[in-house]
Amino acid sequence: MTTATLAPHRPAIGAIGAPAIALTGLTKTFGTVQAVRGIDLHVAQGEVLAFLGPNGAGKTTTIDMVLGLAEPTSGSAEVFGFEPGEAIRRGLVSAVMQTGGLLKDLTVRETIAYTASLFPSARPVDEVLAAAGLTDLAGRSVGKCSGGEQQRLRFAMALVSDPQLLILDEPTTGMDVNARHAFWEHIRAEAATGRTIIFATHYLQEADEYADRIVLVRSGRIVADGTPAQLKAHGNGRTVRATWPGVSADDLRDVPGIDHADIRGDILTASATDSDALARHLLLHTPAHDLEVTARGLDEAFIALTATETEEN
Ligand SMILES: Nc1ncnc2c1ncn2[C@@H]1O[C@H](COP(=O)(O)OP(=O)(O)OP(=O)(O)O)[C@@H](O)[C@H]1O
Repeated sequence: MTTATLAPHRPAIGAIGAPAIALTGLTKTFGTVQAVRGIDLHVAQGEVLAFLGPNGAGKTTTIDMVLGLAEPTSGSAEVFGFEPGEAIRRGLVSAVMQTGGLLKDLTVRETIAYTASLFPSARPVDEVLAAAGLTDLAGRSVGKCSGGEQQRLRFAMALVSDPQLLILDEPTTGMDVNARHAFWEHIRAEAATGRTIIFATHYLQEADEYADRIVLVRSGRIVADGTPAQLKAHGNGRTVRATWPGVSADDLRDVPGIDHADIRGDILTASATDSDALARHLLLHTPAHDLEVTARGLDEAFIALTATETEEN
């Protein structure tokens, strides 16, 4: 899917040619924790972008700065050429966060109607309910909705203002496979109208299936940025797993062919393009034993790109 086919009838907005999001040298420090360490990122209008990374990578902190909920320590965040607070005041951005924001005694319909009353040109309530797959649940009180249904309600609330940019922070956390699939069908329909969509996720599969572009973050930095196919190319090769009593990063310095390595106790997990050379070396020249060699897939690409051995903490 290309940006051009995604944005058939949404005129560009904001400053002429402004990207939906422009992050420049963005950093955020909490005390001694450097949550975001210098992110430069341009997201074009109409793109569907997955922000992917392990726990604590800095996804939520970055999103908070895009939404104006947190001030950068240094660098800048612009949304359609405006500072984030201004973009939100103009109704250009909505977010679906993981928790909060719901009144349990209201019904689903009342929640959407109330949200709509806050905006001068809100989408019709019934249209929004349908867009989030909530028509049949309209009369149910929010407190009786399941976690997945409440998440769909947050999604519906975000659609009320007809935002140009929709940001979803781990939107399907806690949903089962069917609920997740149904939820993505609704998001996909919104993307097809040309909305720019950014979602944070832990699930590479989800990013692969629904994003045009994946930005992979680790320890507050972007470590990969490309189409799902480009990212998956990092999964080429094999993973060699071995038991090596007392192995440390120093022991790996002279081992040939390791692209990335992870050490947990006595278990070494290494990705290698030439796994035969690596396996031969491990068996002949080190105490490693119990070798397993497996082909790498999507998850391994993720692990390889977010491996900790090159961490500069
Ligand atoms: N308010 C805060 N005060 C102190 N440290 C914080 C604060 N918010 C985030 N952090 C730290 O900053 C780092 C990045 O956190 P962040 O929530 O942005 O990561 P994430 O990629 O969204 O993680 P997850 O996938 O687990 O939600 C973590 O080490 C976290 O503990």
